[in-house]
Amino acid sequence: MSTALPMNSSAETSKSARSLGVTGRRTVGPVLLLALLLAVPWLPTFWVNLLNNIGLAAMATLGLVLLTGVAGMTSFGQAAFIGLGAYTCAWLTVGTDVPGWLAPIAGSPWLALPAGLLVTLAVAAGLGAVTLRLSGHYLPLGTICWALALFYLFGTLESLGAHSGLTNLPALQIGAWSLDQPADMAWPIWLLLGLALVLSRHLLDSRSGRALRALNGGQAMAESMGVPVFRTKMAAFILSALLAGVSGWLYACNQRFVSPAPFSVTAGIDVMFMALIGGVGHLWGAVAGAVVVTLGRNGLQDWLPSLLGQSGNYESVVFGLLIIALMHRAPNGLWGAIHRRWSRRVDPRRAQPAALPAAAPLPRRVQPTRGQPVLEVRGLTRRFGGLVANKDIDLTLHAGEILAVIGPNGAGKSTLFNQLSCVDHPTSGEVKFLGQSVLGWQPRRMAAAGLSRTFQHVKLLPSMSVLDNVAIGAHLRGRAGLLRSALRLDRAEEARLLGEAQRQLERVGLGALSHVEAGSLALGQQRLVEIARALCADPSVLLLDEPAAGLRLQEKQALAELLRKLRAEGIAVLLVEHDMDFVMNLVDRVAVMVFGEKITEGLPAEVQSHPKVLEAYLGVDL
Ligand SMILES: Nc1ncnc2c1ncn2[C@@H]1O[C@H](COP(=O)(O)OP(=O)(O)OP(=O)(O)O)[C@@H](O)[C@H]1O
Repeated sequence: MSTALPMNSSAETSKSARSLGVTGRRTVGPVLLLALLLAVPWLPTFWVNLLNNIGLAAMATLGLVLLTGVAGMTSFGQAAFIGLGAYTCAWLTVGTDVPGWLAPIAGSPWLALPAGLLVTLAVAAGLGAVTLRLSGHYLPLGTICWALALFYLFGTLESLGAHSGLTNLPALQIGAWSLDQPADMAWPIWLLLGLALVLSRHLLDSRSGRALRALNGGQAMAESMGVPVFRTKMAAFILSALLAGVSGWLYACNQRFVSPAPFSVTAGIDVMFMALIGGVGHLWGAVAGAVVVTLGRNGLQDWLPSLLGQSGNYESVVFGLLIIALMHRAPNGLWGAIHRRWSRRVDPRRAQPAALPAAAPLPRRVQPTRGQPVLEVRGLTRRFGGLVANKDIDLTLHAGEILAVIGPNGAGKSTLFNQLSCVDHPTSGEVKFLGQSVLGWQPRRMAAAGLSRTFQHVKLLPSMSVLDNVAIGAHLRGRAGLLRSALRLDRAEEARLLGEAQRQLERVGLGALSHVEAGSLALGQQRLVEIARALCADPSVLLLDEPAAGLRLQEKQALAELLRKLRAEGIAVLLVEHDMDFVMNLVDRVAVMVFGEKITEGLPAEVQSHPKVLEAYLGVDL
């Protein structure tokens, strides 16, 4: 299994990374796991119990890594989902009020697993529907609310044994083998954890994984690339809850006793600590965090009383201080520190990106005929309170032309772009795309219709590879979902998507840098990566917000050449740009905006000598 990182897919997840020696490291995980399991019969029971606790905690923490580190959502309710898995198992196997219709599955801990997952899925879907629309601090606060609610529910429902819980759960059986000892339970715990790590790794190296990671790049970017943001958030939330549910089921089978205390909000905070300490951006961070927190707490409980006396509970205080110190020293967690140390030894820019598997090109969309109006803007007005950012704007963009929108800072150009890509909606007026009104459309629908864009402030995922960043643009050209991706049934499609991403990178002149982290590129190169990402969607219309900003002269010339080629292919390009040389030598027409209004529109030469334009730019009153 790879030690690869979900957030840092660059050097490790791209195939190119193999040249950096990842293949060898991929075998370390399974070999260690097997050695551990084979050693279990010789370990004292105390250590086997610790090992099992680490495995159980790592499983739930893995869910939080996917939710928080990968998808960017914070939850303190993970322990409540562990509780759901555990209590479902306990209630179905020893509950006294299990209804008759559940009789066929009652009493079997094996059948309690799918049942527990169903319950977890249903509860997570319900809670996700009400909390995932919250943003900022409200989301974690929301998770605390329902975590508290579930905790008190576990402790008050008589059928769940209230505060005393449910006891004497049957042991798992495999044929004649009863898994009634901790040493027996180490097998299902660690094998399931290994499986979860492998499936998560597969998932992250896929179209669905890129969609999950795109959530971290902001809602506007993800939606504009065709990622259904809310659905993807829900998927991450449910996936994370299901991993906690499996952990809860294993916990119940291991302890054979379930009570509310281990599923409190405090326990949820502990899971968050494990993720942060291990490295919330790394799958193996879940295991590292579980090891450190479990062993650390245990060690402190043993050593502190002999050092500081029995009178106070200093363990939590010292543990808290150690965590703060660790966060100062290793803000990306232990696994993050290990990864950084390793990647310093290898310069990915010197490594050759490995060849991608040969794959047929993706089908192209039918492009509108040259000269056909693709975007028609009529009377577009956007007010922000008393400020009129766009006022009564008319504009038409045709297939196969490059139109520039220029204007001083604050003229309303980005506001116009946001409305054209449906990231924002006009106060009044109309936008038509290929003759169809886009009123009320979401950016995703606009992307599907054939409009792709870049952003004034680059929106890349800096720790992800350039290739993966670009492949996000091809999201709507693939179909594979979470399950197919996790089971690696998406490889043919994935090869085509990555092939397309590589082609677009070569088109913008960055083919040789596909495997490096996007954040390591210069700003100008990052803008080119955004253009490649937009091209990956096979657009009919390309909106480029300041594409030449930060580019060197040669890069600008290459970009101008690329845009001319796109124009020749019949693509319509609308760009906002401050570099007048770049604009005037490239575009067919120029629209000039000042204080939210379009003051003129015409050929570059006409616009350059227009008195109103001179006045706006030079402050000359003519
Ligand atoms: N969400 C918003 N809420 C309130 N005011 C906004 C919002 N977005 C933009 N504005 C205001 O609208 C005006 C136009 O902003 P916009 O960013 O569209 O200008 P611009 O021409 O793109 O400027 P620049 O070239 O500096 O990027 C500015 O005064 C800006 O402060």
